[in-house]
Amino acid sequence: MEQVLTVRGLRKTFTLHTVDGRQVVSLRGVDLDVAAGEHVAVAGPSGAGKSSLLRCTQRSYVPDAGSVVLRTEHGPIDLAGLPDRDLARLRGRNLGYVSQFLATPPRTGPAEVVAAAARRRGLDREPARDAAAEALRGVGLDEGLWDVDCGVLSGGERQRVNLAAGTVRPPQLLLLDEPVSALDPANRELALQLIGSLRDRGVAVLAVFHDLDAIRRLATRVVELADGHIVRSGSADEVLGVAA
Ligand SMILES: Nc1ncnc2c1ncn2[C@@H]1O[C@H](COP(=O)(O)OP(=O)(O)OP(=O)(O)O)[C@@H](O)[C@H]1O
Repeated sequence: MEQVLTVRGLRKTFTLHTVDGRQVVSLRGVDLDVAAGEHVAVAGPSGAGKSSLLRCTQRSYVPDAGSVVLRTEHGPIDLAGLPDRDLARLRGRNLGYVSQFLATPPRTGPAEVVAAAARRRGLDREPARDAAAEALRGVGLDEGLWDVDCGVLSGGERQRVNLAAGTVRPPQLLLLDEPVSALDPANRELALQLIGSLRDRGVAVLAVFHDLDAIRRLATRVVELADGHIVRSGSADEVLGVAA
């Protein structure tokens, strides 16, 4: 299978300036490969470094050492040392990130947010609007809310807008950090189906889910992080145990 992401020797340490410059090591040399269509779940205890791995991959955290190579249509690009201008373009087109939280400009509605994501991924204005409508339907967001300021939406509604923006005209690699944590059962089901359908479209996914059922349903491979290291990698049964 064609590799999409190759992470080597990734390290991240935070310095807590408010606590006498104390150092917190979050990633201690992580190696990871993700292929097209592969859905890799990152498991492990609280504080193991799961979100840090996603954020260093998305480069919202700057790694201290190591490489994060994304294979793009223009060849391999190391995100770890990429200038911000190139990074912004790559984030728009090749790399999606869906967190628990939705950050939008003020007075912007879901249809506009999702259409803007589609435009960054290369669609013209009109097709982007159509793709946004399809994506918002896909996450079950009531049409009456499409032009309402995202700031007034509920947590679950925002999370669905976020997911629609992350998956519209899907990028090569999608990073998901707890993407269904605020959803009720029916909407969670829709969201899991949507994420699962990305496999057939060759989209690589690197995801953190706290819920084991989501991991079992979606992950083609699970990597377990502990204290900033990958300590196991395999199927969900191998890593989480058959009884989990
Ligand atoms: N912005 C930050 N500033 C300081 N320390 C941080 C920061 N982000 C993460 N850390 C520290 O790095 C370590 C790993 O955190 P991280 O959020 O990656 O863990 P996690 O496995 O995602 O945990 P959880 O499952 O609880 O979300 C923790 O000790 C955390 O306190």
